[in-house]
Amino acid sequence: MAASSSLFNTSLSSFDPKPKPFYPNSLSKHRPSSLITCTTSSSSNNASPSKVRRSDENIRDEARRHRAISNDFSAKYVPFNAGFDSSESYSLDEIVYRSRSGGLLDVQHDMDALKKFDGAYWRRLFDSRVGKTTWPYGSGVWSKKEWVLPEIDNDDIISAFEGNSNLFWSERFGKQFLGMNDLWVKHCGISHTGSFKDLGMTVLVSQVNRLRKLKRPVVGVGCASTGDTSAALSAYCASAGIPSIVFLPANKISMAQLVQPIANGAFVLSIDTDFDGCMKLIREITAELPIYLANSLNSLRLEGQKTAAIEILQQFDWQVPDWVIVPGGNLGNIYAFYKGFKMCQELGLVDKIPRLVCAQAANANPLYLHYKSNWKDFKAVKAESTFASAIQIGDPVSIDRAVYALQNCDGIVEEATEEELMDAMAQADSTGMFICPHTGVALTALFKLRKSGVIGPSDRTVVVSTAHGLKFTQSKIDYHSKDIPEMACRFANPPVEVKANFGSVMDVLKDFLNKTPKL
Ligand SMILES: Cc1ncc(COP(=O)(O)O)c(C=O)c1O
Ligand SMILES: N[C@@H](CCOP(=O)(O)O)C(=O)O
Repeated sequence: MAASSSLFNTSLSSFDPKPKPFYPNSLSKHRPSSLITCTTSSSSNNASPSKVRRSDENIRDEARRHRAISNDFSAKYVPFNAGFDSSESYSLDEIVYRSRSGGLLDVQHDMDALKKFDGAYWRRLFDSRVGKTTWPYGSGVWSKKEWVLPEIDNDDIISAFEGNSNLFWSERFGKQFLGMNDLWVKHCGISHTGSFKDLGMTVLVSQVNRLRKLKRPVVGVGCASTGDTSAALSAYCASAGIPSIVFLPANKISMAQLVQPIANGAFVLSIDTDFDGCMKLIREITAELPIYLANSLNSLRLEGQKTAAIEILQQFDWQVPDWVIVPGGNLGNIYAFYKGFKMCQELGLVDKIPRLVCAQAANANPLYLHYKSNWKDFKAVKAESTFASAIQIGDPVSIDRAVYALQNCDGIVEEATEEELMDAMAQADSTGMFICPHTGVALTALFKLRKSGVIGPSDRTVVVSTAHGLKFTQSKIDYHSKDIPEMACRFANPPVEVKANFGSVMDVLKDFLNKTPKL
């Protein structure tokens, strides 16, 4: 969709040694040994009683000194949404992406072990880890390690201390454009590689790091991508020293996204097809070669992504919002949010879950069509070009996960035309944000649900912003240049060209001030 513009004709991270979790007296005797790493040293784990990092240590070394001697929690792969009679399961140390019947997998935690501790315990533990640099709990993902990958050794974790992203009160946008007083934006795009994909990728690449130490046959890690998964994969692999291979649809991702895996040393294939074509190819290739699949078909990814939901509850001091709106493409994230909220309910941190809205671009809307047909036979579509290029996906791998999530939270699916999503992005930006087009899709869903009265003026609503706007500047340039065929670009704000003399500058400024609302 990129168009050049005459208006924009320029070339184009004293060390606090350990968090101090609160252990209620009644629970302290049940303190799980897996948590020893995050408490003060104890004679039971042979750790040094020293509270400070030694001068010859880095934070990994320090964490190693406090390593747990055993682990009470565990997780395994099971077929997604399997009945209670299913006994099929796989160790997370196996390389498996699909169930025996060809269906999706899910990471299933030992909930009975987690339930030995009440909601208050978990809330306090998670809260105690925020804002620290202790390895690996300084990460918003690994601060929830017991619920993510409980058995991985801290030493195998590859992390950029991702997560802990800003939850921003969108005061002016909510008031001015939506008549809302409790609208929030969860800025998942303010992250290491500029999208929410970092949350899942730290988990996947950490597990790959462990698999390689266990001598499992993993020579490299590969993905198909619309630009964000590839950026996250290449960065985490580069950090771990693991080869990464990315399949990109030629000319369908932004320049900023393309340069990310290139800079991080990934093996980049630009393929003359769309994302769905790339996805098909990477699945075939990973079945043949010792390349580990990093797309969200791999349920490990969703374990990291679900922490964004837990984080939202944490940021609201464990109060549950009414609505959470998420832009959807390959549809792993909508399920990840559901799973995060649901675990918090099941483990007693909160007593309910929010209603979820999945927002799609009208040009790539298979889930929306499925929803509108009352969930009758799903049909993949040919995804057309959209400014929300990262969700230009017609055959989402996680369709079953998305349907399950939405059906179990009284969820809704909405869609956004190109004009609607671009207008919504421009309106949000005009109130001080700088969002990506996918967030524009989510905001369009909000506009529609406010208009229809489904979402009320005082409903606490969270819009998930999935990528940083700086990855998608060309779409903003096109819009503000009014350079998009058949789009009015109603909120365009092009620069004014003016001669370099006092009179000319005064003229344009007087004109501007005359049109500016007086105080
Ligand atoms: C920026 C952005 N937003 C939203 C999505 C949609 O996430 P999902 O594929 O998990 O539905 C993606 C990737 O697909 C993305 O890169
Ligand atoms: N938007 C994604 C598409 C692939 O999604 P994934 O979550 O299955 O990896 C991207 O950036 O590639």
